[in-house]
Amino acid sequence: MKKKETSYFLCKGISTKEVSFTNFIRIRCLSTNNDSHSDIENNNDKKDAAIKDSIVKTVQPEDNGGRAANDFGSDEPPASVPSTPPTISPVGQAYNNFQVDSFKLMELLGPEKVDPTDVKLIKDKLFGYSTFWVTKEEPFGDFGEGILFLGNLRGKRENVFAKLQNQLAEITGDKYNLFMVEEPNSEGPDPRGGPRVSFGLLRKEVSEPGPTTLWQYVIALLLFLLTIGSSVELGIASQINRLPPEMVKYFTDPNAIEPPDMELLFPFVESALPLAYGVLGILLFHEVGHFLAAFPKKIKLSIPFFIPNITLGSFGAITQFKSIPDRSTKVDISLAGPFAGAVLSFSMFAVGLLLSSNPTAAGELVKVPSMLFQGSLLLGLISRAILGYAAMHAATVSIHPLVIAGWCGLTTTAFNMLPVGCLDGGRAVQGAFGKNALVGFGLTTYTLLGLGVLGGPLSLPWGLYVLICQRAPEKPCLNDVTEVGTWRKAAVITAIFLVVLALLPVGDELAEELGCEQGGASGCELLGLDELEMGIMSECGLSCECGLDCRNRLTQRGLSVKLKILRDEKKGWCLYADQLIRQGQFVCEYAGELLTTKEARSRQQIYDELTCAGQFSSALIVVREHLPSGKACLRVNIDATRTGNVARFINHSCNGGNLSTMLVRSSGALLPRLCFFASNDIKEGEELTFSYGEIRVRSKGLQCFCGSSCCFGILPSEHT
Ligand SMILES: C[S@@+](CC[C@H](N)C(=O)[O-])C[C@H]1O[C@@H](n2cnc3c(N)ncnc32)[C@H](O)[C@@H]1O
Repeated sequence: MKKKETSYFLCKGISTKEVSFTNFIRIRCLSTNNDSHSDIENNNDKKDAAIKDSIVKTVQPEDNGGRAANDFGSDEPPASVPSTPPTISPVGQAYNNFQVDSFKLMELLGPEKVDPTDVKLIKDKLFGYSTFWVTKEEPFGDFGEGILFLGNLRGKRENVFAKLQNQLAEITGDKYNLFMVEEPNSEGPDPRGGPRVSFGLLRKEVSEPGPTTLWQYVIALLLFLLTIGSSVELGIASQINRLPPEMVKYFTDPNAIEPPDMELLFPFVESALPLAYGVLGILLFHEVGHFLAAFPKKIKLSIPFFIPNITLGSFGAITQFKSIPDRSTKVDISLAGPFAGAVLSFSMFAVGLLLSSNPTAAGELVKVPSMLFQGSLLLGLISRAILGYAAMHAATVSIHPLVIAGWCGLTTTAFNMLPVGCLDGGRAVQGAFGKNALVGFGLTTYTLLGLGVLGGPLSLPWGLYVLICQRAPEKPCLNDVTEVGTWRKAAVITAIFLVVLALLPVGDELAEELGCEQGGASGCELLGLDELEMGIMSECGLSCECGLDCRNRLTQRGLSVKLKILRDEKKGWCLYADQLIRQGQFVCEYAGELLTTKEARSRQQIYDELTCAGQFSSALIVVREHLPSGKACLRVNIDATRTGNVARFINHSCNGGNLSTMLVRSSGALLPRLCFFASNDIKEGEELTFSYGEIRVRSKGLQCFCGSSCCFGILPSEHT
């Protein structure tokens, strides 16, 4: 007797399905007419010889549907035979173009298949003239391990299905699941209305994920521990402004290869925990939502397998449903998880935003780049409404950690509600609109993720996650035919609409309206200053009667200190003091062309390209002055690249340098001017420097050679 080999096929990434290797070869015989003969002749096994006979018989063209029905020994009157050629089951593809009678099929299939004696029993006792008249059988299930009974319905489909389910339990006990599915390749709708239906039979252990094994518990636990780790990592990363420079440099500079001492991160773990708890709480709440919807209907769910993700803490969890009775239940359970996760996330997000402007919570706030708010149209608009224009218009925004936890939770929820594959959104769409609709929704989702239209930089990892772990659609419901009501359809569409709004990044123009105008053009050279980093002073001006000798016109008389320009190999031209400059002394104005924001953006693009090509340094600076109302802001773009004064040669220093910036308003002048003052005594021969701004987390920043002990290694840059 030939030894039976066994191979394993990965099913949905987590559960494995055992398939007999010899059976697999036989299936190949069936589907390949020419090869089948030689394959069989090589087999000495007696059983295989019998199978060979059966195969030769079953592929006879005259062995049509009507004949096959009678061959099973039914005593019932002759069935009406559909005129359609043999069809393929919705899930079993290996039997294309062949009609195989179920007894022969049983011989070919392994132990998890439908028992041939049960098939006879079912045909004799279950189906009949008053319920469903069977005319034909086909393979059913992922590997054709079940039977699909095609025929004519003799009553209201829901009533017939309920009757058949009860009778099946009486005849065969708890062995099988009966499915009511749309008839594959049906010629037209049922004359009574709705689609024509067929009934599929699968063994319970095939149609439902089996009991959780010890290994699955171990894997689930390991994944959960990793997810805790990735959530803590997210909490640490959110404190980027406080992290040691070498750490930031390592994570932001692609040229930094030498890993820093990871022990440096330990002091930040404790402060990372609130955010990690928030992210984990949302994940668990999501699963509780699924469970609460499933429990009253006695539907079992598999244990959740959390998938860690370094950007958001987690991708969510892979959870399998067991025997969903109908499409309404599928929609309810699918929506319940994201709904629960979204409610908790949104509460955290909203409370966090309110706390962000509450002085009592000032000590808990963390600074994040305002460009982060460009990641989501919906969440960006809400943040703008609560925080106000002024707060969002700064380079960094101080927010409560709850905002980050809520944001990550809402983003993860939105991704899980994408209408594709076995994600919650995919299951909800499949339940509400059927599996054909899911194909359309799925293709659109893949396209939008592929183009980065949804989710921006997160779209690639999510697209890969779906393709690898959640690609296959959910199994059919037991009653996969009865449609869901209008409100469930409306709920699914509303959810998907909100998902799109949440995952749509904000365009540049709108970002400016919102306040978070840091995104958009790459702008790797632009220097950005706002009022948080500079003082404001007023001087006499055009509308005053005094002259230039007025003591309140300090910055209007030109240079009063001796300066020199020298070339440095790494930094290019540098400005030096050629005399001692006392602390507080006016040094120079930053003069240049005043540009509109549009012009500044288009020039910046050109400057970026030239900089990337090398040997070019631009000197475009943006100054923002917030109006007292906080509702608007004056933006001044000064470009000293082509036309300017000595100030355009002042280089950056990560330690703040020896110059401070002042926004000087002269009475009668429309726009303020940017002026430099000595922030400490500056010796003759010392280079004049100031801080170009905070380091943004960007991988493509230019290398900094300021030489200060706290150098980040990257030049700060501002997006236009
Ligand atoms: C306003 S310009 C300063 C003058 C410039 N060094 C030049 O040769 O024209 C800004 C540019 O100077 C260079 N730069 C300024 N500070 C630097 C630093 N700390 N390290 C390296 N390059 C620096 C960068 O190329 C930057 O884009």
